[in-house]
Amino acid sequence: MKLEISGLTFSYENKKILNGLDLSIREGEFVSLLGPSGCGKSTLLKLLTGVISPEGGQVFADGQRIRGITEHFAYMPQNDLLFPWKTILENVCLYGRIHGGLEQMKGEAMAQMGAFGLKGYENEYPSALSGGMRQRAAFLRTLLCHADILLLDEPFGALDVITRGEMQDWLLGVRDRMNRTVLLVTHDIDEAIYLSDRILILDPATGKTGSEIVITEAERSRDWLFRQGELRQRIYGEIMGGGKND
Ligand SMILES: Nc1ncnc2c1ncn2[C@@H]1O[C@H](COP(=O)(O)OP(=O)(O)OP(=O)(O)O)[C@@H](O)[C@H]1O
Repeated sequence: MKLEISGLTFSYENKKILNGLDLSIREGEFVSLLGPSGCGKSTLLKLLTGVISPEGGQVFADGQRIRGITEHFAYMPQNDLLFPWKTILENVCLYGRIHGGLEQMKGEAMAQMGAFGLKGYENEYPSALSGGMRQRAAFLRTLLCHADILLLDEPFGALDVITRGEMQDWLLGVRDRMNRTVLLVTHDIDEAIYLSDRILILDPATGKTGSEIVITEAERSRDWLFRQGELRQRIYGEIMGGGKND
């Protein structure tokens, strides 16, 4: 599903956070949003999920204007938010339990357990799983709610650096199979380079997106990522410089 944002404006009290932000993401595209701390990245995701309302501007999903809370977005935060008293299968199928279709969702979940590295853990409780496994369970739960657009807010931010790298490798492996439009908020430049089709820098000075970096590499690997020093330096400079175009 294609996402278009036009002229989005939002303030907290008297502080303008977004000021006429325009953004367009193609169907199936993976876009990362980078920017200095406090520039409004999470605020943008909250506006899209409908948790808060914009002062101005419009959001379109496949050309259709949307407002408030809709079924188009699935949101995944940094914390896995699994219920400790529910098994992994019950946690993963939470939305089926709430919205109906539980039995069908259980079937889908069981079919995906292997790809998510959770086979054999369906009936375990979250406390028996590693941080990476819990985050993959949270990811599967997000995917099973069948929203077309995934909003990922630092989904691996709470993980140690090794597990985080493993999760990035895993996400890269399932990225194409997921076939979803993704907007990822991250502080991690390498994560953005490794996973994205396009990187956008949110500029706190303007409240809009500034620079845009397109990543065309099809065959990504850790070796390839480690060689991206120049690109890494450029993105860092643009974040620190407020994302201004040259
Ligand atoms: N509920 C709130 N009330 C008032 N100000 C807020 C509220 N939530 C966030 N802010 C402020 O709005 C600005 C943008 O916050 P936001 O969380 O969107 O930034 P961010 O880019 O996601 O930050 P980070 O990278 O540190 O997670 C910050 O200055 C923050 O202090």
